[in-house]
Formats: sequence, structure tokens, C-alpha cells
Amino acid sequence: MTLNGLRQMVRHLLPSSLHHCPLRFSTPPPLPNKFGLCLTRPITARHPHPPPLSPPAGLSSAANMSTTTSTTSDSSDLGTIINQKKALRTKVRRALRSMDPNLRSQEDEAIQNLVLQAPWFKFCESLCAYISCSALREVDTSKLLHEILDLSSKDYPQKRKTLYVPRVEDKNSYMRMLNITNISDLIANSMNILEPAPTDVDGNDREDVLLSDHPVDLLLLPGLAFDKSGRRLGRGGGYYDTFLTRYLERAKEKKWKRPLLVALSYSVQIMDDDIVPVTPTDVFIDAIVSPSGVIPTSAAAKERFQL
Ligand SMILES: Nc1nc2c(c(=O)[nH]1)N(C=O)[C@@H](CNc1ccc(C(=O)N[C@@H](CCC(=O)O)C(=O)O)cc1)CN2
Ligand SMILES: Nc1ncnc2c1ncn2[C@@H]1O[C@H](COP(=O)(O)OP(=O)(O)OP(=O)(O)O)[C@@H](O)[C@H]1O
Repeated sequence: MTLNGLRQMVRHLLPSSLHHCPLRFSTPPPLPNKFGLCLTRPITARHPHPPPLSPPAGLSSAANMSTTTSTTSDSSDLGTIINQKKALRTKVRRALRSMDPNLRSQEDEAIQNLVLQAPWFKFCESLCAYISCSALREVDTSKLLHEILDLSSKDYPQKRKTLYVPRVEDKNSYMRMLNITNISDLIANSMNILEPAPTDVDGNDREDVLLSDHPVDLLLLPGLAFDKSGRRLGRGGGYYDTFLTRYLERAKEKKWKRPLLVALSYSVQIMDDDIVPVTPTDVFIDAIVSPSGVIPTSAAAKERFQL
């Protein structure tokens, strides 16, 4: 069968709401996911990389953002810390791969239910969230996203939340958070992570959270390892730390309330104190949602959660 024939066949099998999505999946074959979407598309860098960030002031960017500070590090020990990060990523990836699938499903359910019941989620009006990728063994967000997007459709206009999700623009740690209103706004990138196209079906640019005149209240973050002091280890791309630094700088300039930075974490991803290495650009989080509960990790979150 020709590639066009295959495209026609898959288009036929998809719900009509997805027919506008480009279908390019000669490599690799698409995998179904919990979002009900399975398209692959190469990343295109349509937007130039933004100007460099202002240099971190001595300590971590977190130090400038009124939350926990990271450990000071000079260039001599920076290399050591980078190697420690790599080693911990390898260890956690291995632990995630060997996690029992039933336990994973239970934890996915528990974590998402905790988020759905939390006042800081229920009452938030605008948020950024990641689109989970099961191949990366990330905590599932499909239930949360369906809940947010279903509510924002027709039945509950008064409860509408504005949702922004990540889109990788280039490999130099440049990621934007773009507004979506429907799951079918998502298509898979070359890493097989679902993300929005830069424009909607009508050809209008999607709103970029960094250009919005309104703040977000909450960011739901992925990552590989976390601790109770708010340290977060990502996948090593620097996408989130760069984005968070930029967003927090903007919020400060605009005198907006600092949003809550909340990571979703399986039990095996929560580390003892002093295990998660930090470098000066790491942004500390406010809370971790684990299957056994919400763990506030910053003074602001402890106060807010009244614990
Ligand atoms: N769901 C989700 N979306 C996201 C992120 C994320 O972590 N999760 N990102 C957060 O940055 C950005 C994409 N960054 C990514 C960075 C690394 C890998 C990845 O596949 N890493 C492999 C190792 C690859 C290698 O070392 O060569 C892995 O972690 O197993 C994927 C996405 C934006 N979107
Ligand atoms: N705010 C930032 N400004 C400039 N570069 C940054 C920033 N944050 C991270 N980087 C760079 O990105 C690279 C990866 O950083 P790091 O290992 O901390 O990423 P990570 O926390 O694993 O990933 P992510 O932030 O995407 O979750 C490093 O070279 C780091 O210097």
C-alpha cells in the first residue's frame, strides 16, 4: 500500500474532529495513547529563539523568586553535579521501567484524584500542564486534561479554566506554553509527545502564556526526581527551568501573584534529602503530588495549605 493510501485509511478510522491534523508517520509508527490521539509530526522551529535570559544572580534562579535556594556551586564542582544529575536520571529511569504496571495505574489514578480534589486546582482559573507521555513513564495527566477541557466546553462556562501546554520550538531548551481548548488541538512531535501546532484550525496564532496579559495560578510539572525541599530533576533538556525562570521574571515585573509550581510524582521518584543535585539555574517547586498525598515543599505552599 502507498503512504497516501495508508494516510487515507487512518484518516477514515479517526474521528472527524482530527481530520485537520497533518498525518506524517512513515517513521516511527504511531502509538495509541490515553489522549485518544496517535499522530506523529516533525518539530518545526517557526519562532526564533528568544533573547538570552538575564544571568542567574549568584545562586539559583529560585533564589530570586522568593522560594527555597539551591546550593551554591562554582565551576569546579559544576561538572561533578552535572554527572550526579546524569547518574540519578539513569537510576530513576530504571526504577520507573521496572514499576509494576498495575501499581503505576493505581498511582496515576490516586495522583490525579488528589489534584482534582485540591482547592488550589479546583479554584485555579488558568494553568499550564504537561501532556503525559507513557513511553517516558510520566505520571498520567489525561484525566486532568479531559476534566479541564470538558468543563471548558459547553456545560460549565462559569468554571472554564484557561489551559496552556508545552510546545518544543527548538533543541536549545526553548519551549513555549500555548493555549488549547480541545484535546484534538494536539499532534505528536518527533519525540512522540503530543503538543499543539502553533496555529489553530482557523490559522490564528495560539496564545503564548508568556505574551498573555493574564497570569496563571498553577503549573503542573513533570520531572524525574523530587525531594521535600522542592528540588526537581528534569530530563536534562533545561526546557522547564528556562521557561519557569522566564515566566517567574515576567510575573514579578507585572506584580502578579507567584503561581504554584506543583510536580506530579510516582512514589519511586521522591528522594531523601540531599539526593537531588541542583545547579544554579534550577527552579525549586512548591509542592509534590504523590500517591500518598500532597507534599508542600516551599514556605509559601506550607502556609497556603495550612499545614
Ligand atoms: N510530557 C512532557 N512534555 C514535555 C516535556 C516533558 O518532560 N514531558 N519536556 C520537558 O523538558 C519538554 C520536552 N523535552 C524532552 C526532553 C527529553 C525527552 C526524552 O525523551 N528523554 C529521554 C532521554 C533521551 C536521551 O537522553 O537521549 C528520557 O528521558 O528517557 C523528551 C522530551 C516539553 N514537553
Ligand atoms: N534558566 C536557564 N537559563 C539558561 N539555561 C538553563 C536554564 N535552566 C537550565 N538551563 C540549561 O539547561 C541545561 C539542562 O539543565 P538541567 O540539567 O538543570 O535540566 P533539567 O532540570 O533536567 O530539565 P528541565 O528543566 O527541562 O526539566 C543546562 O545546560 C542548563 O545550564
